[in-house]
Amino acid sequence: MSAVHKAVITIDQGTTSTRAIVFDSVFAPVFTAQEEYPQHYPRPGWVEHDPEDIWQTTVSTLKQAMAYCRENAIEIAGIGLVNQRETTLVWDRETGKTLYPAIVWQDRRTAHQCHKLKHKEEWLHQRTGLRCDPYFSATKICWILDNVPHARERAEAGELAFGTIDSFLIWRLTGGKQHLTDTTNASRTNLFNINDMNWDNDLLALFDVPASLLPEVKNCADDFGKLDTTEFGESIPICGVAGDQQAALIGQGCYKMGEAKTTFGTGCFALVNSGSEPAFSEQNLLTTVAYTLNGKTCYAMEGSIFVAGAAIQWLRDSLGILPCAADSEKLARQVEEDHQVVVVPAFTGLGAPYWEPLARGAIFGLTRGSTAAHVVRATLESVSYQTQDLLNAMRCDGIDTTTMNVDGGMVQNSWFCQFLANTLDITVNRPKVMETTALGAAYLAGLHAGLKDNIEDFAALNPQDSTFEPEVDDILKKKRQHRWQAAVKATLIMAEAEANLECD
Ligand SMILES: Nc1ncnc2c1ncn2[C@@H]1O[C@H](COP(=O)(O)OP(=O)(O)O)[C@@H](O)[C@H]1O
Ligand SMILES: O=P(O)(O)OC[C@H](O)CO
Repeated sequence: MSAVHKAVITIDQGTTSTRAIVFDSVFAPVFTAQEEYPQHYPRPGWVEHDPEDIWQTTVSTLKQAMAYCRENAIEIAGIGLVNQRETTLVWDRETGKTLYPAIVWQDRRTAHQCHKLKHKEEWLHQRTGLRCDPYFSATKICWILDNVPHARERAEAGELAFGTIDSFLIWRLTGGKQHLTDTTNASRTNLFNINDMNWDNDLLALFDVPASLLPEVKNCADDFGKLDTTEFGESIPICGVAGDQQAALIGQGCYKMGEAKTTFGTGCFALVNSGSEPAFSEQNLLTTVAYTLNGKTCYAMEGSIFVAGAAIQWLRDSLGILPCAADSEKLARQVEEDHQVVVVPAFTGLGAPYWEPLARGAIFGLTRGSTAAHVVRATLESVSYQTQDLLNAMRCDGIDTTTMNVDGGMVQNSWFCQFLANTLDITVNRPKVMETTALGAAYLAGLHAGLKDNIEDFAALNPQDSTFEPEVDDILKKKRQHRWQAAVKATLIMAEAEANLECD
C-alpha cells in the first residue's frame, strides 16, 4: 500500500478572485483552483461584492482541492484561510443571510463621516495603529447599521453578526457554529486596541458599533472550528487564519525585525516586521498586527496603496485597451523611455502617505501622438512611483531597505519588476512560490497541525527565484520623479476643489 501524504489546503479569498491551493508536506503548491468573480461599482467611489459570489467561489474551489487530495491519497492535515482585509459584512445570526453586499476595502462612501472625526486621528492612531479613513471596517459597519432598515435595533438586540471576510467564511464553512476572527484581521477594523489586543469600548462608542456584533479574536495558528460535514462531507480543522498582506509577510519568511515584503495584487501593500512592540510612524504609515502565535504578537509597519493591479484591470475591462493583464508587458516595452505621460490611478482616493479619500484618477502629458501603449506603460509606472513614495516615508521613519521582496499577481510582469528596481534604486527579489499569501496561511495551518514546531522553521522554504538589479539613469530618474510629484500635487488640488464644492 502506498504511503499517505499529508498536505494543507489554503483558501485565498482575494479582491478579484478566490483560490484554493493544495500545499504538499514540504509546502510546495501542487494543485490550484481559481475563480474570478464580479466587482460592483453602484456609485462613484463605491465598491461592493456579492457575498454569495464570495461563498460560492470558496465552496467550488475548496471542493476541487479536496477532490484532488482524495484522488491522490493525500490526507488534509488542516485548512488555512487568508482574505482581502477590512471588507465588511453584517449577517443574521439565525439565518446566516447577509443584510447588505460586502462593502469592499476600496469603498469611499464614508469619507465625510471620517472627515468629521479627523480631530480624533492621533488618539485613534495610538490605539489602533490606523487612521480615520473609509478604508477600515468601523465606518462601513456604521453605514450598514444606519442605512439598512431596522439594522441598528436588530444589532442592539444581538440578532446580527459583523465580520471581515475571514469571519464570514469561518461562519459559513463551519455551518454557522463559529463566530471568530484572528488578530491580524481584527487589527484592520479601527475597533481593536493593538496595545492590549482587545476590542476597545471607547472605539466602539466613537464609531457607534454595538459590541454584540463582534467575533471572538484568536491567534493566527489556532482552532477555528471544523468544516461542516453536510456541505463538505469531511470534518477538517480550519487552523490558520490571517489577513492576506500579513500572510504574505509570513510566506516571504519575514520573521525578524526589519525584514520586509511588498505585495502587488489589486492594491499594493509594503509591510516591514517591527518586532514585539508596536512602533508608530511619523510619516502616515500604519501600524498593524503581523501575527500572533501562542499569545505573542509581532507587529508590522505598513504602507498601503489602494490601486495597483486594479489599474491594469481597468485598462482591460473599462478602457478595453488590453486583451489581458499579461499583454501589459509587451506594450510597455514598445514605449520610448523618456515619454511624458503620467497616470495617477487614484480611482478610490489616495492611500499612504497622502490619505486623501476624495482624490480621483488622472492622466497627464497626453499629446496627439499618445497611444494606448503609453497609457498602459504609464499605468504600470505609476505603481512603481507610489511604491517609491512608501519607501521614502519608511526611510524618514528610520527604516532603510536595501532590497525588496515582492509577490502578488503583478510581479509576473518582468518588465514591471525591472522598472521597479530602477525606480527604487534597490534590488528586487521575486520568490520561487509567488503565491506567498496562500503559502503564509499554509504555514500557519501547518504549524497548528504539528507539521512544524516553530514559525522560524519555515524561513528557508521559499527561496528567491529571480533578482532584478537597478539600472539607473540618474537624469531620467529625476525627470520621472519630478513629473510624478507634480501629477500627485495636481490631483490633490482637484480633491480640495471637490471638497469645497461639496461644502458649498
Ligand atoms: N502580467 C501582469 N502584469 C501586470 N499586472 C498583472 C499581470 N498579471 C496579473 N496582474 C494583475 O494582478 C492582479 C491580480 O493579482 P492577485 O495577487 O491575484 O490579486 P488579488 O489577491 O488582489 O485578487 C490583477 O489586478 C491583475 O490586473
Ligand atoms: O486583494 P488584495 O490581495 O489586493 O489585498 C487587499 C488588502 O487586504 C486590502 O487591505
